[in-house]
Amino acid sequence: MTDPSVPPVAVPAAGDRRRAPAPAHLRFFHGPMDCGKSTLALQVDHNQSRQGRSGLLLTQGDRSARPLISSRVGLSRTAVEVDAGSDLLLLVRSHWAGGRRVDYLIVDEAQFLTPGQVDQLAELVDASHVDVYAFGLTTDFRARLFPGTQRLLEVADDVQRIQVEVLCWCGLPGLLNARVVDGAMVRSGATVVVADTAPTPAPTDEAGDETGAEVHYQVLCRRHHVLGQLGPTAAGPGQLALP
Ligand SMILES: Nc1ncnc2c1ncn2[C@@H]1O[C@H](COP(=O)(O)OP(=O)(O)O)[C@@H](O)[C@H]1O
Ligand SMILES: Cc1cn([C@H]2C[C@H](O)[C@@H](COP(=O)(O)O)O2)c(=O)[nH]c1=O
Repeated sequence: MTDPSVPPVAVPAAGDRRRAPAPAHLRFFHGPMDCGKSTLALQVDHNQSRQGRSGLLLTQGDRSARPLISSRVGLSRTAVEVDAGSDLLLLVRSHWAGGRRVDYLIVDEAQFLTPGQVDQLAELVDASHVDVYAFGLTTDFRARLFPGTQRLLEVADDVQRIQVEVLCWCGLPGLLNARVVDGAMVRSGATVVVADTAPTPAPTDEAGDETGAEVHYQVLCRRHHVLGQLGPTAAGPGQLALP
């Protein structure tokens, strides 16, 4: 019977003179919304799989509301939807138990991982030589690190800020995400609210009456995030008392 704790490609025992597997890495790519994280995730997957490697794609709360990694460039791929309760070691081992190779993991929306799940990714790298490529937001709408991001910054072998600049309305590079609720920037609320950068119609009931607020995000430079200014004419809550 297959032991699910052992990857199907055996790791040479100590003293075995055959070439040891190349060391695996935990790589973390981060940035604000709309900087191309999901696009890069799909490009990495494409390049890895083209070399005959077998990957597993994970996501959590993709904007599409489907188990997908979807990029605004138009690409998308089916992924396994995980949540805070998912055991990532078990998930990969169940693939091995089913005879499927997992040479690498692509993890999108990695900011939503718990610190414990990030440690599981590190264990897969170190103990099982699985390469992990994680992609996520640097900071939340309050400009604070997400817990998953913080843990990735702490333990990843390689950390890269994505170089594609997202521009604030003023033309400066934008690194911070503002949450906009019914047209106004907010600074309190749940950490996780899945939404896009493009404004969408507010949710309505069958009669067409609004049942909730319209929520989207806007990338701003630090100055305009601090001031709460969403544009040259939109007032934003610039008058809000800052914490
Ligand atoms: N029509 C387009 N043509 C070229 N690039 C586009 C187009 N639409 C979106 N993009 C690029 O896609 C980026 C967003 O990519 P995406 O992977 O969805 O970002 P993220 O996952 O970081 O939110 C934008 O910053 C822009 O560079
Ligand atoms: C800033 C911030 C974002 N989110 C959500 C909004 C989106 O659903 C995702 C990020 O998607 P992207 O691929 O990077 O565009 O995260 C959130 O839940 N909380 C926040 O503070």
